[in-house]
Amino acid sequence: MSEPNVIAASDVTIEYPAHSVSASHTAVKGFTLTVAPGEIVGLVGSSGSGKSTLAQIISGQAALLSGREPAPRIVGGSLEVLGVELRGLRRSKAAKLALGVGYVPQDAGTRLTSNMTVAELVAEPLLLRDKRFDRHEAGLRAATLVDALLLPVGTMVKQPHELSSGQRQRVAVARGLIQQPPLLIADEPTAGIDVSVRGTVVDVIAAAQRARGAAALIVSHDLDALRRSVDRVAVIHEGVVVGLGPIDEVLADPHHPFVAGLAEAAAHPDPYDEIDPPADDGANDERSTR
Ligand SMILES: Nc1ncnc2c1ncn2[C@@H]1O[C@H](COP(=O)(O)OP(=O)(O)OP(=O)(O)O)[C@@H](O)[C@H]1O
Repeated sequence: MSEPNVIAASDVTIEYPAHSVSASHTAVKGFTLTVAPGEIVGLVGSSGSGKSTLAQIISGQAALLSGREPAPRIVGGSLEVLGVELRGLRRSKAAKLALGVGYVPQDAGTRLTSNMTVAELVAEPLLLRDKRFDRHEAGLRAATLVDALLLPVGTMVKQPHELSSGQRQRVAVARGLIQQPPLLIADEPTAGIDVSVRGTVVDVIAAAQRARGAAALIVSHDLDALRRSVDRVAVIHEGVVVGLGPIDEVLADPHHPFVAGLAEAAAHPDPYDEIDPPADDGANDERSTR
């Protein structure tokens, strides 16, 4: 018998509730997606299309926030993550779910604790979950990830303020991966990272998860960064799913003008049409080993 899907979303609608002067706002409409164990899926769309909202909902983080600040909530359809129905999920159950789902939030690199070294920051999630976790093993895992993400060896003893923004973002990705979660949700993990390293970052996430039969949902507006590593993409536009399947199939047969635009851009890449400003990522820093 095949293992159950780690994500089973059926016709999910998500809204932000009304608060102070703002009316309620539907951020995602009719989102349907299944992700199998070991599958790597990209979630693509333009700014404001609903990607981060979905990442917050699927990771269980929105349910953890509910009641504290205007958090998005599921108002239609059903969404099971690791076998737990998230529609109407209570905060206590969300906390349990969050233990099984790794989450790298948008701009995670900017949220690193400033007075810790990279070695401490990357190992921290393991030690927070289990105070008795072997520190030597945690250190080894941290160093392996830092190396795989092409950060210079000397990075381990540095603090966030000594790193470029792209390097900090890679440290945040390493923090997400070190817990070896059955499902990792990474929201724009390549943001601020030099274009020459973005594909590698997605490769590392995909390889680490696949090697353990674990899954990942990687949010990105950068189809190129996803191309090598994901099994399928879900394309959303203004809150609606407008393309779903293997990248090449979605682009070859676009059913929506937004997907047709993506296909056109993929077929005729303009080398001067960089969406993101160039990142000072230290991507080409000399590495002291290898
Ligand atoms: N706290 C909030 N309250 C109300 N509406 C919100 C809130 N946060 C986001 N939205 C709206 O929900 C929609 C989806 O936003 P979301 O941030 O999920 O998009 P996104 O695709 O992740 O965009 P980006 O790529 O810019 O991060 C947008 O219309 C946005 O304005």
